[in-house]
Formats: sequence, structure tokens, C-alpha cells
Amino acid sequence: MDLSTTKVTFYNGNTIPVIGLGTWRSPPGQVTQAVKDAIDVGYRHFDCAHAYRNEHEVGNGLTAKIEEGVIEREDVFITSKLWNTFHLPEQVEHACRTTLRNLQTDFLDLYLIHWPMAYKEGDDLAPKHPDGTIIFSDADYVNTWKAMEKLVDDGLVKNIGVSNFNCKQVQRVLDVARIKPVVNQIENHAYLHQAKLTAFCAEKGIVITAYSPLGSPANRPQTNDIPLFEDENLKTIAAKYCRDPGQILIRYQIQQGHVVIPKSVTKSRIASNFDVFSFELDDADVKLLASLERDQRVCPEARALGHPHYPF
Ligand SMILES: NC(=O)C1=CN([C@@H]2O[C@H](COP(=O)(O)OP(=O)(O)OC[C@H]3O[C@@H](n4cnc5c(N)ncnc54)[C@H](OP(=O)(O)O)[C@@H]3O)[C@@H](O)[C@H]2O)C=CC1
Ligand SMILES: O=C1CO[C@H](CO)[C@@H](O)[C@@H]1O
Repeated sequence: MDLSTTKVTFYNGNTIPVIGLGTWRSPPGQVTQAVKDAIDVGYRHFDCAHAYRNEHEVGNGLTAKIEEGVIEREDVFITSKLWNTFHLPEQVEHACRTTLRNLQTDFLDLYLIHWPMAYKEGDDLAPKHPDGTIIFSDADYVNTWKAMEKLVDDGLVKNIGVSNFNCKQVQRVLDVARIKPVVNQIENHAYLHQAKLTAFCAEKGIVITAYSPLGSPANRPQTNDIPLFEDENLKTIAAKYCRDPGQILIRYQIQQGHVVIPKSVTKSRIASNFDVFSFELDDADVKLLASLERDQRVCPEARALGHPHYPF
């Protein structure tokens, strides 16, 4: 394995392992084992969120491996995210401490504002009107950002960033930031490149973390969407390198300079998704993957359509 390709450096000099294990929809009964399997094959980065309702079970896996002496806390990079119902500045520290308790750690390596939209404050993560639409809050994420900065000052988190922010929203944060975001975590795969946003973030020194890099096959809300894994060009490229399509999609993100966080609770896939450091896609295949763009978003958080801070 070429270790020089396994980390990406932030503008502040801190580093992040280029592959992390995603944990959305990882069932609480399976994610502890998935985390342990991932550590055994070399993952040192875990992507978590309060909204995934499994942080305690992720923490159990990390704690077990620390207690076994396989890793130390400092060896792993843990990301979590502030959910939309906790955007008021006075709620941010409490939300972060809840996540720290669940993950059984004293600090996070990275804490992200999960979405720019705020929802009505409270313990219900998806507060709804009787007609099923989300109840919004008018909390503004620029004020949330100032509370995120305080978490760095207080040593609860090492780095802060955003997720699902568009160019204007990133710029609004930069306009007030004393500590700039290190990351914008966004959906990114061969069917959705978000070229303008990734170029904008690169220009500002903000690293892209690509979520749903495999096209999130378990989560396709639009019935007429084409599953990325069934793409004939992708299958052809995979055959050429004697790799599976998942490895091609993960390698593609790495070659674009992105951090990438494929999710799996399947031991064999956890291993194969990490086995991407001994081959390189050639320029023609990178171009071919880029040409597959179809603006196909699998994670639109459509229940927040109409929110003044809805990003898409
Ligand atoms: N910031 C945000 O708003 C968001 C962040 N995320 C983060 O990004 C992570 C990844 O995105 P996600 O949407 O989960 O989707 P992915 O694109 O990572 O796809 C995960 C799905 O693909 C399956 N899978 C994994 N590896 C392979 C493989 N090699 N071959 C075939 N199938 C495979 C998994 O099944 P199985 O587990 O059964 O193996 C699972 O169903 C999330 O888990 C989360 O951590 C995701 C969405 C939004
Ligand atoms: O990370 C994500 C997955 O789960 C969340 C809520 O269910 C999504 O909104 C979000 O984008």
C-alpha cells in the first residue's frame, strides 16, 4: 500500500485519512462489528452523525478496539455532525457533548454542521406539521458557526466544517469565520459531480468529503433514476482493472483529491472498499467517469424543500 496517498491535509496542517467508514443506516445491531472489521483491515476514519441514531454502537466498536490495544484514540479520526434541530448557538455545546458521550471519546477530530437548514428545536429530529412537512426554525447557520468555533477553543473538537452547503452558504460562513471550515461534506459520485461547488471549495482551500460515493444503492428516492452500479461504462472500467465497481468509484474520488466515506456493514465489502491503494485509473478512464454526469442526487433531504436555507 502506498501510504503517501492515505491522508489529505487541511489548510491548518491537520490531516484526515482519505477513506472513512460511513455509518448512515448501519443498523445498531451490526455497526459495532462493522467498526471492528474496518479497524482490522486498516480504516482509521469513521463518519458518524447524531441523526444516524447509532453513535453509541459505533463508540462500542471503537472502545473495544482501544481496550484490546489494537489502536489508541489518537490513531483514529472521528467525524460527527450537528443535527438541524440544534442550530441555536446555545444548543451547540450540549449537542456536541451528547455525541462525545455516545461515541465514548473526549474529543472529535471533526464536527460538521450537517445541513444549512435549521428545524424546530427539540428532541424530535424531524418535527412535522400535521400535513407531514417539516417545521422550520429561523436559526441562521452563521450564528451556529460562531458556536462551532467555540468548541475548538474549548478543546472539544479539533476541526470544524460544513456539509451540504452551496457556494453562497460557504461564502457566508467564510465572511464571518475566525476559524475557516476545513471540509464541505457533499454528495459526490460519477452521476453527481457538483463541479462548480467542488471548484469553489478547492479555491477556498476547503477539502471535499464525498458522501454516497457508490450512489447509495439502498437509498434511491427517484424511481426513474438509474442505479450507478448498473452503469455499463462503470462495469467495463471495473473489468479492465480486474476490480469491482465499488473500488473504481472509491478510487475515482481519491484521484480527484477528495476524502471518501463508503458505507458498508458487510465484512467482505468493508475490506474491498479499502483495497484501492495498489492501482490507478488512467486519464481516459477518469474522463469517461466524469462524462457520466447526470445530475442525479440520491440524498436531497426533500422534506426541507421550501426552507429559506435549502441548498439545492
Ligand atoms: N452529510 C450528509 O448529509 C450525508 C452523509 N453521508 C455519509 O456518507 C456515507 C456513505 O453514503 P451512503 O449514502 O451510505 O452510500 P454509499 O454510496 O456509501 O453506499 C452504501 C450502500 O452500498 C452498499 N455497498 C457498500 N460497498 C459495496 C460494494 N463494494 N459493492 C456493492 N454494494 C456496496 C452498502 O451495503 P451493505 O452495508 O449492506 O454492505 C450500502 O447499502 C454514509 O453512510 C454517511 O456516513 C451519507 C448521506 C448524507
Ligand atoms: O446524512 C444524512 C443521512 O441521514 C439524514 C437523515 O435521515 C439525512 O438528512 C442526511 O443527509
